[in-house]
Amino acid sequence: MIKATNISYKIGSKTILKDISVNFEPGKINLILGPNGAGKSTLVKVICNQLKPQEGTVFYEEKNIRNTSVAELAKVRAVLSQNTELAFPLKVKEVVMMGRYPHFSVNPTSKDEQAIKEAMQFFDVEAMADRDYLTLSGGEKQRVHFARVVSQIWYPSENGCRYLVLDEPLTFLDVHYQFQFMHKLRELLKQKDLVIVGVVHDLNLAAKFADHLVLLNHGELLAAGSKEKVLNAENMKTAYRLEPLIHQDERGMYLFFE
Ligand SMILES: Nc1ncnc2c1ncn2[C@@H]1O[C@H](COP(=O)(O)OP(=O)(O)OP(=O)(O)O)[C@@H](O)[C@H]1O
Repeated sequence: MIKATNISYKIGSKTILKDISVNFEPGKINLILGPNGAGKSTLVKVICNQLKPQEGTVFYEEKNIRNTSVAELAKVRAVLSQNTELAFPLKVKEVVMMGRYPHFSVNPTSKDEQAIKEAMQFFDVEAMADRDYLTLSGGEKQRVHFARVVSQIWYPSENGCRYLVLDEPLTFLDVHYQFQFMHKLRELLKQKDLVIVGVVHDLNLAAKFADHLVLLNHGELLAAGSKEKVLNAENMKTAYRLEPLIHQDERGMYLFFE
């Protein structure tokens, strides 16, 4: 489990996150929502130990991540950041192998080779393994990065959970691959030690797939919990300044905005 308690983050006199406490449990799709500038990416960076909050603590299980080395953390925690563009003419399989860098020192082992092969199969990019990454479409590149980050935590860790943190993973994906990706996350969750946290903008995808939602607004926690609790008319109006029509039937919940 990731447990963040009383997180406050400031840049100069500007408060970016204010007293945020959230829990992200294994076995669930945990999604962070909120309007542009709400602080979602900043919270993601804090829970990944890429930014140090002025106040508050982040625990992975019982361990304060401040007391975990970068190398140790990289073995169990993979992050898909918003800006993953690479400028080098690498083969797809070389990009995916970057995910294994925390696990070997000079040359990849057969275990690393196996991990990237299986991760490429999982995200349907194995056929592109020898292609120049730079020639791929935006959506294809994104799937290669999924294979890269998931290969990083492909094998269970010796102690504790594995953590997959995804900042806007659905960018560049068409509706087919958006749904496919969310179903793949579900499949990954069969591994009970996996904690998944993602940032998304699509409220209907969140309503369909999320088990736990966190809604930020102006750096504050507006709501956290089930989709019924978070995606209600009042919260939507506060966060997005739009009045939704919320429809619920046996297939799920839908939000329409005008
Ligand atoms: N280094 C920085 N210097 C100044 N302001 C910053 C810095 N980093 C973030 N901010 C500001 O903090 C606020 C939150 O940014 P953040 O990227 O976390 O938002 P977000 O919710 O991820 O937004 P988006 O949906 O647009 O990606 C924004 O107003 C942003 O301009």
